[in-house]
Amino acid sequence: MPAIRPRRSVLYLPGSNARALEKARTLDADALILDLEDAVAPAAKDEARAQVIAAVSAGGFGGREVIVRVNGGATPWGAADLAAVAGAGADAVCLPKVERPDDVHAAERALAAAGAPDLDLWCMIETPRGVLAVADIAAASPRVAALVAGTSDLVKDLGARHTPGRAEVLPSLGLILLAARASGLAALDGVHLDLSDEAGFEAACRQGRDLGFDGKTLIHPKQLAAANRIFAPTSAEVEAARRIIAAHAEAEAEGKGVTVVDGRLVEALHVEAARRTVALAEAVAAGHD
Ligand SMILES: CC(C)(COP(=O)(O)OP(=O)(O)OC[C@H]1O[C@@H](n2cnc3c(N)ncnc32)[C@H](O)[C@@H]1OP(=O)(O)O)[C@@H](O)C(=O)NCCC(=O)NCCSC(=O)C[C@H](O)C(=O)O
Ligand SMILES: [Mg+2]
Repeated sequence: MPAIRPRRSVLYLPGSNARALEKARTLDADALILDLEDAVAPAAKDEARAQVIAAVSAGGFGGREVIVRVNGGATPWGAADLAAVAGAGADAVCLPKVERPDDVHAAERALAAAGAPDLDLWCMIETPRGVLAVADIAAASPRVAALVAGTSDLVKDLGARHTPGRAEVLPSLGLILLAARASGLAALDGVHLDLSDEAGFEAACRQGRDLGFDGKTLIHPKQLAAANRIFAPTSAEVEAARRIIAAHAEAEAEGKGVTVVDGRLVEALHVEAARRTVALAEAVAAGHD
């Protein structure tokens, strides 16, 4: 099994906010998305880019994954963002509003020209066209490592309303998840905008976890603890996973392919899931620093 990287909590921060960039080095986030796109006003784009590149180059983020969200290729800033991020030492580049495989290929060409042909790409799926092309986007390149649901842009483009059960985005979330899994990618759920709504935020985290997402994108440090808790395996799940692995190994030694653990049928597929649970718990326990 390939090494598991926890992505329970993926915190956005505006690239123009020096205090947030500094604070991010100490926060309990599995990954950080340093944003040059929608969180940065047009007049602040160049300064934010310089600040983000300096912060990434300086390091100090420990085991947290560091991703830079660039502006789209059709904007006045996209090309300069990609050229700058290529040499900075980020773990990945996040491409906003990806709508077709060509968007991925164009970013790959720009990064290769800037000397970073191997940099991972996280693709945001946040437009109706992007959702309808998501399987092709996921498979567009081995550099694509994650799909990120952009539910705010999606709700806007759909002409929908944010509702507590998120019925308005569930079809899109399902397609994003299917495409991610079909291509072996990470899948990250969208943000919860209401910072005062803790119960609604936790319900959205649980829904995303139950659907199969690896984690949730976040907008404020106060959302980290719940996301880390809800997207991590519980201790009961880890104990059950260890029992499944041990019982199945014992059954196999006796020449059997199936066994029963805690009253439930256990086959090889359950062992695979159990190994993943244990590996994720161990990766989480290893921490960020
Ligand atoms: C929403 C905020 C503007 C609120 O900021 P603020 O009023 O400063 O919050 P607080 O005073 O409560 O902050 C307390 C301390 O925490 C630090 N802080 C706040 N937010 C962050 C953060 N995101 N990362 C790191 N640190 C953060 C403050 O500096 C305070 O620190 P201290 O001085 O020690 O007290 C703000 O939270 C914010 O800007 N959030 C991120 C917004 C953002 O990045 N938006 C873009 C991404 S979301 C998106 O685009 C969705 C997607 O594309 C889609 O379409 O769905
Ligand atoms: Mg967006």
